[in-house]
Amino acid sequence: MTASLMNGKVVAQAMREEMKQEVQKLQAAGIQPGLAVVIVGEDPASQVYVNSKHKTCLELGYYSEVHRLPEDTTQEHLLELVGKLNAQSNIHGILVQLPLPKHIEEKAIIDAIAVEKDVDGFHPISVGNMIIGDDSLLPCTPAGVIELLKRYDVEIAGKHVVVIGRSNIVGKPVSLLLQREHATVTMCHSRTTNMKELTKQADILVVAIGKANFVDRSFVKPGAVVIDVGVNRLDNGKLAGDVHFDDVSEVSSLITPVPGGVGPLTITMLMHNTLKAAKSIHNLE
Ligand SMILES: Nc1nc(=O)c2c([nH]1)NC[C@@H]1CN(c3ccc(C(=O)N[C@@H](CCC(=O)O)C(=O)O)cc3)C=[N+]21
Repeated sequence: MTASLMNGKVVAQAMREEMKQEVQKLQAAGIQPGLAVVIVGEDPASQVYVNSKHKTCLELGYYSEVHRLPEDTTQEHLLELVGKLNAQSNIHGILVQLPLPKHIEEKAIIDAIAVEKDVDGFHPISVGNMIIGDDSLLPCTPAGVIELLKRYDVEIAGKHVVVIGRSNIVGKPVSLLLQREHATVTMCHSRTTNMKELTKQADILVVAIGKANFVDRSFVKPGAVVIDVGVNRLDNGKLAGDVHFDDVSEVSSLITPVPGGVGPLTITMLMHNTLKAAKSIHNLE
C-alpha cells in the first residue's frame, strides 16, 4: 500500500482564507487582532519561525509586533516587557519564543503572560482548563494535529491512538485532546519497554519524540494513519521528521510529510488563537 499525503500547507491555506473573512468582520467593528512575538537571542532556527509568524500576521491583516532582545537580556527585563504587553490594548496574543537562554527561568515568564493573551496555551491556567474541558486557548501544535485529522475525515472516536513522546508542548496535550475526541490513547516515551508492541496496535500513530527518522515500518500497523510532529534539523541543513517517511509511507494509509505537514498548522493555529483571543477580549463570543 502506498499512503496518501496529509498536506498541511493546503489545510493551512484553507483555514487562513476562512480567518481572513473573520478579520474583515472584526475590522468593521473597529478591531484588528494583534500579536506580539518576543525572541531572546540569535538562534537561527528561532529567527526563521519568528519571521514566518510575522509574515503570516501581515498576510491575514493582523497587527504584528516583533521584539528582538539580546541574548544577555535579564529575566527582570523580559518580565517587564511581558507586563507591558499584557496591558497593551492593541495586543491580543503574546508569544515568547522558546527555548529561552539558560539564565532565564521559562516558567516564570510563561506564568507572567495574561491568561487571556496566552496564545501558546502554555500557561498553567490554560493547561488546567484544557484538562477539565473548559474553554481555553489550546496549544498550537496539538490543536493543529486534531484539525488535520478532522479535515482529512479521519475518524478519531473509538480509535486506538498511540502517542510517542510526553512533552508538555506536544505529547501530553495532544493525548488529552485526542481523548477529548473520544479516542483510546496510549502514551509511549523513552522509558517504554515494549514500544513496538504498542505502536503496532495503533489506528492513529502520533510521533513527537524529537529523534530524526526514529519510526520505521516495523512500528506501524498496515493501514494506520501516521502523524509526524518532529522537526529535526540535520547536519546538511535539511529538515527531517521523527518518522522515516519513505519506509512508513509504504505501509500507512495516510501520512504527514516534514516539512509541509504539521508545521504549517502550528502557525495557523497561532493565528486562530490570536483571533479567538481578540474576540474574547472584546466580548464578541
Ligand atoms: N513559544 C513557542 N511557541 C511555539 O509554537 C514554538 C516555540 N516557542 N519554539 C519553537 C517551536 C517550533 N515551532 C514551529 C513552528 C512552525 C514550523 C513550520 O512551519 N515548519 C514548516 C517548515 C519550516 C522550515 O522549513 O524550517 C513545515 O514543517 O513545513 C515548525 C516549527 C513552533 N515552536
